Amino acid sequence: MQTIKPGLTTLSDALVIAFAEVGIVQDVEQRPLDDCFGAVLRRDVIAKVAVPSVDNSAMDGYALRFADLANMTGAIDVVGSSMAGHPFEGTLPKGKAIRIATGAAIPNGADCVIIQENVSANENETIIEIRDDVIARTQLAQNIRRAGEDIKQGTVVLSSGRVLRPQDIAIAAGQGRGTLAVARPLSVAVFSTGDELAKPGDPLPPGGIYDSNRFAMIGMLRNIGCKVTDLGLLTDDFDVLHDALDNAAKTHDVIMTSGGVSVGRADLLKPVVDQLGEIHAWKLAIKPGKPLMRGKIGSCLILGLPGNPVSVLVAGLLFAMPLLRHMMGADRAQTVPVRMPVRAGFDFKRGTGRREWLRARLVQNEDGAFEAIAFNSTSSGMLSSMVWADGLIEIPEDCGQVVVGDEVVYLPLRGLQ
Ligand SMILES: Nc1nc2c(c(=O)[nH]1)N[C@H]1C(S)=C(S)[C@@H](COP(=O)(O)OP(=O)(O)OC[C@H]3O[C@@H](n4cnc5c(N)ncnc54)[C@H](O)[C@@H]3O)O[C@H]1N2
Ligand code: MOO
Repeated sequence: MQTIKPGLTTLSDALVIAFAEVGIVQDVEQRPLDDCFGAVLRRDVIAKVAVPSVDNSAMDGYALRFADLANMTGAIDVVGSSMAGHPFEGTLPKGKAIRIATGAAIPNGADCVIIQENVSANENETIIEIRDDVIARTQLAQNIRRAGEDIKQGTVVLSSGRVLRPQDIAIAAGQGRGTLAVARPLSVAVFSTGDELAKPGDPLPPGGIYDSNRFAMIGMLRNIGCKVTDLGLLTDDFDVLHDALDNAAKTHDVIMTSGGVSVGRADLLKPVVDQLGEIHAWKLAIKPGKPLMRGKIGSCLILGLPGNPVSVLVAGLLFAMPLLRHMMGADRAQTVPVRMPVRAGFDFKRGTGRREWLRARLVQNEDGAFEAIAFNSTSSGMLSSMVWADGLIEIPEDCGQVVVGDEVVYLPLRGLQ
């Protein structure tokens, strides 16, 4: 059975082909830690220090010898303290206790910590008493965090190819790293085309619309750590587009555009790229985003996103951003969107042949279960649908109908942006 529209490439095939063709940018830069958020790590980070570096206390309280507890009744002398950064020097004498703070080193000889809430102490905390039931409940190694229990020396704490999140940067900082080897940001030139477009801030001519797509593109690109050159709004003129592409291709890794890739007379991007370089792909079996153009001018990748505002975002998030992340060396798990099965809270009918994404929201139904509802229009001109949505519902190429209660695939937008 033919399920894919003839002449169209599926998104997954297009991604496999594009991933193989674009290659990975080899330049790696050593960047200060606090500039690494969202960057692609390009060298493994191997633990030089164990975390924690020594056995330490998980709680504020008193460190004791477990073997002493059975015979402990009445007052117990507190013979010193171990505070974070100020460990107790020496060994805990038998039958005594040491005041200890969370994170402070466990003194020699001590092998359990009893929290201070379960202990009564005199005013200057030199003598404590512990109730029998507390002693009975105490276990060996209680409230002790073992050296290396979080990270052992020599383990790979971050693998090359990871897109760095706050917790990743934090673990590198915990290893004392001041810098990380990350991918050089791709330089991406961006412009919109269309004579009907006006620049936000300028007056709107009759019948005109403001250029919103450029900001969607710039936002997506900045989110994945690209260095963006904004070339603004270009008119539908062969020579204007020719010169802009020719110049930008010499100084950028990628040029990303919106509009002018369909079949109308003013859709000039294709002929211009054809003349300056080559077109590798055009037209995917996806909705929205069908006329998505990929080409090359010299070594510069050209990505012509379709002009409809939802198409820019959907094709951008599902095709362009994964491809650019791959070029920066992100591993596959970091480039494919998160997909999760959910119940449909809507009915939907359509022709088959293209993979389609409906704008969706997760809501709780009367039974408390989560289900996805779909925006009331599938028009790719309605930008408000993307603002309304918290995710996309993916309708496979061969699926012609969804009814309430069916299992569908939900892609959270947060996982894509
Ligand atoms: N005869 C056919 N017509 C169209 C086809 C087709 O296969 N045959 N495909 C349709 C599909 S699907 C899409 S998507 C669009 C893509 O067209 P273009 O990439 O050439 O985009 P434009 O025609 O320039 O614009 C489409 C639409 O989007 C608005 N737009 C464009 N740029 C912006 C911008 N920067 N900010 C906000 N809005 C923008 C523009 O005004 C149009 O309404 O082609 C279909 N046609
Ligand atoms: O492929 Mo278009 O994006 O459906 O409007």
